[in-house]
Formats: sequence, structure tokens, C-alpha cells
Amino acid sequence: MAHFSYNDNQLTVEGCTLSAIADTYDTPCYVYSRASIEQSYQAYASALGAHPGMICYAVKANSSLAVLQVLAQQGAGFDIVSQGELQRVLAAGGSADRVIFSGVGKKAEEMRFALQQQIACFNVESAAELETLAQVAQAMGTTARVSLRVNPDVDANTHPYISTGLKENKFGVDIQTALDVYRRAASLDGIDVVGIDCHIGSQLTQLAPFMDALDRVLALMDQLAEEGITIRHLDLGGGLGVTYNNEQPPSPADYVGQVIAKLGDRAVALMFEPGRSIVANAGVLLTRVLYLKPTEHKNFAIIDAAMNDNIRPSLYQAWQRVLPVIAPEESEPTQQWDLVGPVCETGDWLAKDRALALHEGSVLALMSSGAYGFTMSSNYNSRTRAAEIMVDGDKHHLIRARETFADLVRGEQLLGSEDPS
Ligand SMILES: Cc1ncc(COP(=O)(O)O)c(C=O)c1O
Ligand SMILES: N[C@@H](CCCC[NH3+])C(=O)O
Repeated sequence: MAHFSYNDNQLTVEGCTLSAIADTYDTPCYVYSRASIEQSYQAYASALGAHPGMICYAVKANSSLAVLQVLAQQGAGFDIVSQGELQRVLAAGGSADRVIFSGVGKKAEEMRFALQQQIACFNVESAAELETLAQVAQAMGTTARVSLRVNPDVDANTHPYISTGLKENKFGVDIQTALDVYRRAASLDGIDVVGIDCHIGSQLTQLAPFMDALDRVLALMDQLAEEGITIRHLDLGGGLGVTYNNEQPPSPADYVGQVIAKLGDRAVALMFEPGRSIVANAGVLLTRVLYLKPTEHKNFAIIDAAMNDNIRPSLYQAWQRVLPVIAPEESEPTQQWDLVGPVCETGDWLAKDRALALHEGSVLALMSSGAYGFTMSSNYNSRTRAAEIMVDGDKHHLIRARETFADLVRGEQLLGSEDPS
């Protein structure tokens, strides 16, 4: 069920209109639907059903505390890539024993913190990282549960910047050498081998690449079993795509169902690390038209959101739907507009060539903004980052205040004003 839809002429989410939210909190602001986040999580949880395992939401997609809180209350696990993400999960009420730690560059102090918290598992991405983790665990007199992220060398058929499972990508251990790294892991004090994982890319709209990767990972798992290295869980990462325009990605039920079918009689728990497919379509970015600037070549609508608020169009040429929060009269003529922000970069655009009926002050919703929107935002051009709002039924809650000048300069000092201590 789509949670954002027109009711009369008002774009509405659950029981709230987006025009009322823009009036209350000003723009730009991100707006999320609690019901939509819960529904997307439950689609995975029910697809897994009684099969042992865990759905570990990828925190990088949207790490706002209230979003994590909603997911923790649903019983989600979490996939993190930094100590900061782990601290966010804990602050939001998530429990460390449902956390897995991914990422190519974990620092020793981050490993130490995660071991103190007794997280469920480290997804180790290189032989060198394995050695550091073993040393850290030994020095603490503890044991790290480990899964090796293998790079299965499959083409995810997605944008090259978000493909991660090819041998030229920096991620994971080459599947050809993984067996040796597992042997080493099994021999190390401080390391308990528990799993195997892969993550081949993001915004995948077909199952075939996932299934190719799974075949390769299962073959390695069988080889490991022959050597007496028992794998207790298989983690297939995240990556399931969403509909931005007219993509038709498989449902979590189809995906998880096919994975379970392929396991055959292997008794292995299953983990998934979905990010985008949990939150992308649960959020929008609201922005207001500041100025209309029709030129001989192009019509520019200058809006108050920019590449610092959502870098996806600039970075990946991403396409996200734009809808007016109040639908225009049918008789109002539309024109083609490029929606550009106030940032001093030619690449600062959020949408190009959109047929819209615009006025100064029109409020627009950039749809599908719940994933990799706020989390990738920055203060470029000394712009304060946007507010975030969570809609829950007919109530809306400010879950992050718009930044202020004090936020912008926090930690900065003028020369000569340093603390002498
Ligand atoms: C290791 C890992 N897990 C999970 C994810 C989440 O991916 P997605 O948002 O495509 O589901 C990512 C990001 O691509 C990742 O790098
Ligand atoms: N940030 C990217 C996806 C990268 C996923 C992180 N591994 C996006 O917006 O599409």
C-alpha cells in the first residue's frame, strides 16, 4: 500500500497533509511515515517466517534515532559500519546482541567498543582486518564472532557507483582466497567463525544476481563444511531495489522464499541487511519554490532544497519523482522545469525536465527520499541541515530540529581563543 497519496487535492501521508507539515515546520524538511517503515520491515520478517535468522536494517540508509527506535520496537536487528552507528542503535533502544558490524575499515578502537557491547558478529572484509580483530579480542580476553564477507564476483546490474560484488570493487575477500582466510580464522585465538556473508550492490531490481552470488557462497560453505569449519549463519547483505520511477523489483517474500528454497537441507540461519527497501519509499523531502527563472534554453525553478540536502541526483544522476503537495487545477498549464538548488555548483539539481505547474511558493515533495537522503546530507555552502518529521497516524512529530548557526560552528575556534590547558 502506498502511504503517500492524494486525498482530494492534498498529498497526504497517513492522517496528515504534507502542506500542513510544510506550514508547521517550514522547508526543506524530510517527512517519514511510521506505518510505511513498519510495513516494509514486516514484509521481510514475515518472509523469513519461522526460518531461524535476523533482519538487520542497514543503519546507513537512515540513521535518525526515531527511525531506529521504530525498527527496534519491531524487533529488527541492525547492520552497522561505524562506532557512531552502533551508539545510535543503542541510544534508540536497539540491543547489541542483534547488531552486525560491516565495513572495510573498522578501527581497533571501534572493534574494542563493539566487543565490549558484545555485538552479534563482525563481518570481516580482509585478511589484515582479521588479524587486527584477533589481536584486539585477545588483549581483551574475549572472543569475536566472525563472518567473512566474500566477494563473489557477480555483476549486480546496477549503477557502477553502487555495485560492490565485482572483483574490482574494494569490498570483501576474493572468493578464490576466502578458503585460506577461513582456515586462518579458524586457527586464531580470539576468533569464533560463525558465518559467511556477501553484499553485491544496491538497488538491484532482479533476483538473478542475488541467486548467482548465493550459488557461489553455498559452494564455499560446502567446502568449509568438508574441512570441519561449520557455518551457522549465511548473510546475503542488503541491496533489494525499490520503485523510484517504473522499476518493478521483486518483493521480499519472493526473494527470501527463493533463498530458503535454494538452501536445501543445509541447516543455516539467514540474515539480510536491507536498507533502502525498508525506508526509501517511507520518506519524502519537502521543498519550496523560491524563484522561477525561465530562460531561452531552459526553465529553472530555484528551490530551497539543494544537493547538500540530497546528493543522490548529483552523485548518481538518480531520478526521484516530484509531486506538488497541492495538486493544481486540471486547467492550469504545465511547463518543463529543472529543479535546482541555491548551492554554487552546476551539479546542484534535484530533478530535470519535469512537467509541472509552478508558482513562487509552491511546495513540492521529492518522493522516495527516506533512504540515503538525510544521512548523506552535508553543510556545504554553510547550509544548515533540514528538519526531520515522523508522521504517526494523524500526529506528526519533530524528530530532528533544523540546524542553527550554533550547530554549524560547533567545535570551531577563532585563532587566539584556544583553551590554554
Ligand atoms: C554491507 C552492506 N549491507 C547493507 C547495505 C544496504 O544496502 P541497501 O540499502 O541497498 O539495502 C549496504 C549498502 O549498500 C552495504 O554496504
Ligand atoms: N547511497 C547510495 C547507495 C549506496 C549504498 C551503500 N552501500 C544511494 O543513495 O543509492
